[in-house]
Amino acid sequence: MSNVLLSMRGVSISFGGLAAVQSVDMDLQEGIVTALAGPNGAGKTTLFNLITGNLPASSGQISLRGKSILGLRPHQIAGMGIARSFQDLRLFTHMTVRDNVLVAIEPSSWLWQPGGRAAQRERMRRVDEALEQTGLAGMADSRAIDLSYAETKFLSLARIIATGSRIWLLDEPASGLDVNSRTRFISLLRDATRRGVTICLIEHNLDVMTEIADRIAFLDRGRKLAEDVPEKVLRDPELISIYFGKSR
Ligand SMILES: Nc1ncnc2c1ncn2[C@@H]1O[C@H](COP(=O)(O)OP(=O)(O)OP(=O)(O)O)[C@@H](O)[C@H]1O
Repeated sequence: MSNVLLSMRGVSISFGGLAAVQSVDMDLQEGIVTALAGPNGAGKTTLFNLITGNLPASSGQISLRGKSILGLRPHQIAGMGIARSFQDLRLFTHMTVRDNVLVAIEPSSWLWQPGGRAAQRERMRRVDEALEQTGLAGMADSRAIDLSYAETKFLSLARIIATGSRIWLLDEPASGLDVNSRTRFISLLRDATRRGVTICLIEHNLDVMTEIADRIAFLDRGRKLAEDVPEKVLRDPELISIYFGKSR
């Protein structure tokens, strides 16, 4: 039996007359990678913003382990173990790699306890471990601005890993990576899911989607049109024509 960690029912939000997310039902299952697919403007990022509390749903329900998280503030939701990365990465380019990870866990991590050397040591241990896992340990003292493109993507992932969060929302985490980096990146995500981490990611590249995702939820104009294993969703001619804009 699957273990549903995060559940959305009838979730909607409009911006003026635009229904950006309309009555979406979706479950994120423990240890499963769910990809959000769909054309530009489908509502994928908006759905992330609703989960993280950055936008208020106008109707519907979002619950984490059966408890509603609607109306909670972003830092409270982050503190419950939902971490999120952004398409534009939002790194502090003039800070070191280590400090970029450290700041990601200081104010909002559910593992962080204010005060005390033990808490500080624990945070440093998590930072080092995340850098080790992502292959950035040797660059811990470099400034983020000096990293290659691929390294910045791994740094963004290190920030998520270090939070110790059990649910990761990743916005195009592997976009633009060369084949070798992508393989390494995907294997890190797989390691995480084996440890029970639940991942929801936005992805545009159909090949990457097939490689990474266990399930694909396909959105268009705010509605979820399908959710299934990649082989089914990506072989549906209607969805593919919507994806490539042929039926608009
Ligand atoms: N804060 C906002 N105010 C007004 N409209 C918004 C806002 N945020 C998103 N939208 C609109 O809502 C719709 C869904 O946007 P969203 O960014 O969620 O789509 P997306 O699927 O993530 O697209 P992309 O793949 O291009 O990133 C779009 O039409 C967008 O212009």
